[in-house]
Amino acid sequence: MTSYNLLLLPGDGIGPEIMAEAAKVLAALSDLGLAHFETEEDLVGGAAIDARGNPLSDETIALAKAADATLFGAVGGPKWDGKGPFHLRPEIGILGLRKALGLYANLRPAKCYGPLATASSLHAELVSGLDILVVRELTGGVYFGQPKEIVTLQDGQRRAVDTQVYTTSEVERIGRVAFDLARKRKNLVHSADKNNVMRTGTLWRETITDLHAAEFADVTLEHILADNLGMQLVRKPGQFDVLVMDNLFGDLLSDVAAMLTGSLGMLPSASLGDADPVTGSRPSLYEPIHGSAPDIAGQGFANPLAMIGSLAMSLRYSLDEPDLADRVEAAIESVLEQGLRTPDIAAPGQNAVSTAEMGTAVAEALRAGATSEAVA
Ligand SMILES: NC(=O)c1ccc[n+]([C@@H]2O[C@H](COP(=O)([O-])OP(=O)(O)OC[C@H]3O[C@@H](n4cnc5c(N)ncnc54)[C@H](O)[C@@H]3O)[C@@H](O)[C@H]2O)c1
Ligand SMILES: CC(C)[C@H](C(=O)O)[C@@H](O)C(=O)O
Ligand SMILES: [Mg+2]
Repeated sequence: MTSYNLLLLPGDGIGPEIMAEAAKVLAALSDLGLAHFETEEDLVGGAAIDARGNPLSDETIALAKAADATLFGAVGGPKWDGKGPFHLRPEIGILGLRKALGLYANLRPAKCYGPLATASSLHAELVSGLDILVVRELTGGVYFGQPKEIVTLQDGQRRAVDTQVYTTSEVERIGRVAFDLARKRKNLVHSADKNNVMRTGTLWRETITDLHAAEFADVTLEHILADNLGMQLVRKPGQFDVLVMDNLFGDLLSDVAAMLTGSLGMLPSASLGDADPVTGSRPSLYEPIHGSAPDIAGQGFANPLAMIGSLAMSLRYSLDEPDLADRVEAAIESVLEQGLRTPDIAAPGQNAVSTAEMGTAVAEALRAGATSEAVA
């Protein structure tokens, strides 16, 4: 049985609540003898600020680099808002990890599980069977461009600057990820930008066009303005398959895509860097796309399925265990088919289950799946 080292970074708010449910799924996989997981846990974000005065320590980065995969909950919350310097906000916990590990490719699959077609805020027929993939550039753009500052002008006004920067190589490498993935799906990529107003948009579109012509002419490429994409995602999401875009557009539009699946609490993600040419190992981090949900934290009814889905992605993309990833995803589907719903995906008036009940049910569905296989 293969043994894996996982780093768990629960973070803040609902982060520890949903991570506890992912841990139940890991325990079930171990109990079934399908793989063995050694886990180490560390603080990040607000929890690390409280304990160490720093949202992301060098030791945490080193642990993440050494792990076979890192599972991340969520960081941030009102407790730390407006306190301390900007470069020590809880969110630096995740932004710093992405940068330090070189995780430039963020895969955010928006899949509407059959039983949840009626949970979306869109009509069921628009989202039924939906399976789209947002490929978000994650280590460039306005998130990291310099200068990034607020200065006081001579007339006493304050002036804030964020800088959107992209180089051709940054755009090429994320484009390559999107085209490669499209070849394993429907051979269709929509690339979103604002080439009508932004110089980075011009560069983005030209670079994707050139890359497509040079290496991926077999894949259908469509360019779309990012604002129109937002509208089209809620008008007719089924027209899309792989979507590629910059860091900020990817942040905004993946939250939109999440609602097509029923809830922000359903959308997992994988953040990947390039494989080391010698060892073949690839830096990675797996996290739900949602945040620490301070409005429901501590109440025990957050949806853990995006976190558990992120664990499934780690099995597929980092641990080379696609069969185990399939089993975890099948267990998620099975509990939804059984009718279990946390409040965010429950129909009005429907009895909802807690975070812990949902996690336990997924772990049990995994065990039941393995048992029925053994009997067959
Ligand atoms: N990767 C991350 O760590 C991450 C991502 C996004 C936001 N944040 C941080 O989280 C904090 C709160 O941000 P926000 O409120 O804008 O976004 P959020 O994603 O935390 O919450 C938005 C809404 O979705 C709901 N929601 C989110 N996840 C849910 C889940 N699993 N189950 C049920 N409902 C869920 C919340 O209750 C809330 O109503 C901020 O400090 C923000 O910076 C962190
Ligand atoms: C917490 C924040 C830094 C993060 C982002 O903006 O990338 C979050 O919104 C996300 O989608 O992962
Ligand atoms: Mg976001």
